[in-house]
Amino acid sequence: MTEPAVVVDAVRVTYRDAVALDDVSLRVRPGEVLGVLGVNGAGKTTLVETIAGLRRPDAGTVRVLGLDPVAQRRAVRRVLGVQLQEARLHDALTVGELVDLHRAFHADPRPADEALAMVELTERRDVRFERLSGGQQQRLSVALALVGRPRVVVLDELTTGLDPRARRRLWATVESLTSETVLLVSHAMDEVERLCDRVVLLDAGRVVAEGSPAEVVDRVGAASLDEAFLRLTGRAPGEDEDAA
Ligand SMILES: Nc1ncnc2c1ncn2[C@@H]1O[C@H](COP(=O)(O)OP(=O)(O)OP(=O)(O)O)[C@@H](O)[C@H]1O
Repeated sequence: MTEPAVVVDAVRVTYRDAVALDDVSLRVRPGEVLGVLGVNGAGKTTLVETIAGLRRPDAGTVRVLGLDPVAQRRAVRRVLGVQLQEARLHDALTVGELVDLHRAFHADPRPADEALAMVELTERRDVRFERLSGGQQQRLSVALALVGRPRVVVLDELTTGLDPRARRRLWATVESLTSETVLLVSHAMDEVERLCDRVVLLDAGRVVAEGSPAEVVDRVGAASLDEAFLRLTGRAPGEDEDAA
């Protein structure tokens, strides 16, 4: 059997007064697009940050292509591309400078033109980061996540806040990543149904459903993924955990 690209085994992550991940286990197969779903506060960002080595789990094991993201951070950086919500980048640098900076971290990066074309920012190359719109900043963070030709890609809320055209363009970009393994955090069920081979649904830090979108829908006898989400979490997508 092929080795999983990502292994999460019995992972627990706590913040001072909150358990963000409680005994979470999952496997992501090479080349698969895995959707990570859940209401606000369910633990999705904590999960992808832990996979990216940005958080050390209190218990359990994480492996990315067999590597420990905390202990082997440098090696993991070479194979993993991460787009996080509200990425902070150097405001005074231009789009082109930021892309070049990130290309320099990698042995065989994509050409800058290609990275910018993937997110339709070619025309904005000489614009400083602080002058970009929110959606353009987000698209740039996707380009920077992909510039090193990573084998595993983490996309946290890929298209939140983007216009319909930009969303479709980024969907096509994700669809073009055929050999890469992708973890996609999303609240948009149309996006998940279109892009994801499988989903995991987190609720209060635990995995409450796992399978292909169609399997998850069937399992709860729902008519759509939206409805399955509601039934499994008792809340609507985007509704806060605290509001339950
Ligand atoms: N730095 C932090 N310090 C303390 N608690 C935190 C911190 N980050 C997250 N949490 C808590 O951990 C839990 C999981 O948060 P996380 O950001 O992983 O959820 P999420 O599913 O990504 O939410 P969203 O959909 O809003 O992005 C929440 O209860 C949150 O309040």
